[in-house]
Amino acid sequence: MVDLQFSTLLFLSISMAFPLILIFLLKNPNPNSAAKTYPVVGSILTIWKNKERRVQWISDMIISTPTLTFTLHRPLGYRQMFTANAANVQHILKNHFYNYPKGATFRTILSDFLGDGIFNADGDTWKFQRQLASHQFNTRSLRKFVETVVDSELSDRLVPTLAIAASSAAAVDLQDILQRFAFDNICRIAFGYDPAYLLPSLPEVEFAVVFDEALHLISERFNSNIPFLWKMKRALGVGKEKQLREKVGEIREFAKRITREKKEELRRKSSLESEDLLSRFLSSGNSDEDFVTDVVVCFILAGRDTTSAALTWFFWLLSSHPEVEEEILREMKQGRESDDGGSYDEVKSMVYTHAALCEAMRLYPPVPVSTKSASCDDVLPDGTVVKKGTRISYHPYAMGRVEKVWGPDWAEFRPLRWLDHAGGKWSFVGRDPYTYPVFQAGPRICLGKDMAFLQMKRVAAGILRRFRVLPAEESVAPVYVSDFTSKMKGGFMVRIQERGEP
Ligand code: HEM
Repeated sequence: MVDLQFSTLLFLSISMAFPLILIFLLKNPNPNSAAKTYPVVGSILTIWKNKERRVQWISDMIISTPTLTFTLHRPLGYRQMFTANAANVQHILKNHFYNYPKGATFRTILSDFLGDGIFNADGDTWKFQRQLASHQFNTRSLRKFVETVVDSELSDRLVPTLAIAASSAAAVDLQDILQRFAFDNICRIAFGYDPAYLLPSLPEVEFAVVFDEALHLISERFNSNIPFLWKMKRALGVGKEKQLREKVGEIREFAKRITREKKEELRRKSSLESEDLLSRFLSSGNSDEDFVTDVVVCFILAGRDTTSAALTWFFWLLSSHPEVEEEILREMKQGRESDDGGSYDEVKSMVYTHAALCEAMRLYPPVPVSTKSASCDDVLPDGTVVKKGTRISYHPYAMGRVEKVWGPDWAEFRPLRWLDHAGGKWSFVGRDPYTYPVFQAGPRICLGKDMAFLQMKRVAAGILRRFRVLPAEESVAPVYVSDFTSKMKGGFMVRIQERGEP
């Protein structure tokens, strides 16, 4: 009650400060250039001005600081820190891992959507899911994943869909197609369930629309300048919070249906024949329906938007770098001539393609920002003082743009920066995971990293072998948008052409 009164008072004081804000706005002709901070309202003007390009703006702010660490002052004294300093990232993700959990703020924002699922869990709940899920990502499971799920999805759905697009010469949205592909993939591998969203007819998919809208609304919570407001709307069940509740309800109902069907399947089977992740969770003794639903929703989130985002930007970058495309085609040809170990081994040997994907994700990391919360007061290696409870985000999008790290040509798409060439062969030269935390790093490093690379290389090869992918509007650069993952606003419209080669 006291808390509510206090928040109301603060809310009233910010409303009264509004005329002042306008005066400051007039005095500040270029608010994009810096995050000017004022009493009570913090940097709200600059935040508003940049709300359509939040990720890029924060990245500019970080890069303009000498230590690559930037503090954003939200209204009413809320602070959020952003860093692109590799030593800080190592400190947060590894050396002081236990001081930087997701934290209460993160969990509150995401709890109705992700519940206690792995993305939203800390401590023992996280550990339990991590351990159980990690079996799904061992070499045997990955080989099976590539040779059964990815390959059949590719040959039975993705290639036929693109072949139809090629014959009609109509523009298609590659971002949408890749998302459908990734969605079918993750459902098949994680839940042993095939939603069949990628069909040549590209049927309208209500679930995908609802999922995107829910992510957008959740992302608004994350970036809310006065969190009290969304909490109040949620309590009253009005406005965007009402919409969010309905959308989350639909998504969780979908996840529950998958869970119930799997339970039924497991009951029918005399022994545990299913090897998918969902079966593992349901057989783990922790088969509470709400919890397993949380797990399902998290894996949909992990698997649907990440690889599809990486591949969308990859194909866009390739379209203006024919020399990179040529080299990938050459590597594929060589791989097919020298390997007889099947698609898994062929994909493993695609070193140049691997580098090209890393390079695309340097510029457009599928997860551009990731946020933790300090459990105790701390000092980061660059000297930044962190107070208990502060939200602190590392920023892979900014980290891919640091000149000191990547050189003066950091803005160029240049896979060679990841490669050595000796004896006629490429070898991959990786970066440490704190300089390039695109898959996060430390104990919570992405569980699906190897699976993601296998899938992306297989898709890149499967598409490029047969088709050319040409942006429908060559002179128009895509507009970057992000609700958790790096997407192209309005999709990536392309024309598909058959290569006409065997
Ligand atoms: C290019 C593709 C991918 C990228 C760039 C990526 C990146 C990331 C990042 C940055 C995180 C940390 C998120 C956070 O906690 O804030 C993460 C976590 C995770 N990823 Fe991925 N991911 C990719 C694909 C996948 C795929 C295909 C799966 C498979 C299901 C997957 C499963 C997971 C899981 C389970 C976690 C949670 C790990 C934990 O908290 O212990 N990811 N990923």
